[in-house]
Amino acid sequence: MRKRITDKVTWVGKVDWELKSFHGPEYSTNKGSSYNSYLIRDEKTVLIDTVWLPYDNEFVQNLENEIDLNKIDYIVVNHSEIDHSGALPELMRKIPNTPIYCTANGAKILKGHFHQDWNFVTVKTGDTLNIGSSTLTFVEAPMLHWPDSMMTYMSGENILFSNDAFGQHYATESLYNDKVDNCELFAEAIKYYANILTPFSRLVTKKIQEVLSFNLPLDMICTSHGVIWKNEPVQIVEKYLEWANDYQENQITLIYDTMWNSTRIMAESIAEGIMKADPQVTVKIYNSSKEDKNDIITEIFKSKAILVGSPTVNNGLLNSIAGLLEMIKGLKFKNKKAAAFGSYGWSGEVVKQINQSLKEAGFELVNEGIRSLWVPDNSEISSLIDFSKLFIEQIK
Ligand SMILES: Cc1cc2nc3c(=O)[nH]c(=O)nc-3n(C[C@H](O)[C@H](O)[C@H](O)COP(=O)(O)O)c2cc1C
Repeated sequence: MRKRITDKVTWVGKVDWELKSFHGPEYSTNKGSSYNSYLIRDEKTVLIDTVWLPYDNEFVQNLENEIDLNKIDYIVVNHSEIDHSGALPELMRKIPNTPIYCTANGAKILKGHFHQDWNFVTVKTGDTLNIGSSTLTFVEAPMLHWPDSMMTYMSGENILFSNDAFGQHYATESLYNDKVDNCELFAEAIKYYANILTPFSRLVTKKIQEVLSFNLPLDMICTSHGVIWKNEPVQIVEKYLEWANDYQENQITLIYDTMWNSTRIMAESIAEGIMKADPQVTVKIYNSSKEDKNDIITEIFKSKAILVGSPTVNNGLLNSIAGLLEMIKGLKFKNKKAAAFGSYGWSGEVVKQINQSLKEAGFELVNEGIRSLWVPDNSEISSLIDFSKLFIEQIK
């Protein structure tokens, strides 16, 4: 499949409707994804990125239908992760001497993945490649989200090939942001930011400010996953600046797991108390063993405060809560408040353990948390409601 973007640029990627998880089991892709690759035909012919390994043959065959591969003058690898570089070996088997433009880290990582000594041309921010009436300018974006990441700007067409930045795991035939359901699009875009880019927010802000300072005209952002931002492309840049600035909404999220429902009763009682104490706040409740973990992470990203609950089981946490706390730790959320809760039978050490994990993850604990022995009775339910009122005061 190929799609014309402009007279000079053609999309030659792969829409992956079947993809349901990414990075192994780490990221749920309920709406599939795409691996966007672009062919530029000016006086010189350039391929920007490739696709994921399982589609390497299909990709190269489609490319051969589009162009004599020997006419490709340069390949640009904006990011060496396998979902964008996986088809390189198959392609390089056919055109082994074609120069590959990438960052120095990109060359190292490509060698680390494929163990091939291809014709790498390493580039730095500001380096250019004249391809006829257009020029490609490279902008390194280290740790957004790998050490090798870069973006490529094409003058004349005013396109930023941003790779993973501004992308979404969102399979669509429509290709452009104004041709898809925008609720779905922004839900996938914020999920991508929350789950992949949160740890690098400071770098996101700096990099966007740097790119904006070049004052380049921008007609389109061609991402490596999901839609191309053609209608008001700057809207996603503005969203990124907002998200990178320790984004939060007036939301409190409760996440719990339970064996026999006591911790669920606690979660629901706390939620009820919060709504009574602050009717303006949005309250959401998730059972971490039943809900998509990446969707929960997205809700945490949107929250100003969270409450995490687990019963004590064999002196520890239920595993879905333990797993989620581990994910949260890596994401380094900033400026968020938290507390813990949980039912127990005898030793009840879980609340302390959740507190410790939340602290390590950078959350500000506003109190010691709350426990219920066995199933909460009416008096414990009123204590939980009082706890919620206090929580609302404490997070102000
Ligand atoms: C397999 C198992 C192990 C447990 N281990 C502990 C424990 O180490 N310490 C403790 O205080 N309670 C322990 N309990 C008791 C639970 O914490 C108690 O039943 C609690 O009310 C369960 O909350 P839930 O209904 O939210 O699952 C255990 C319960 C089960 C079923």
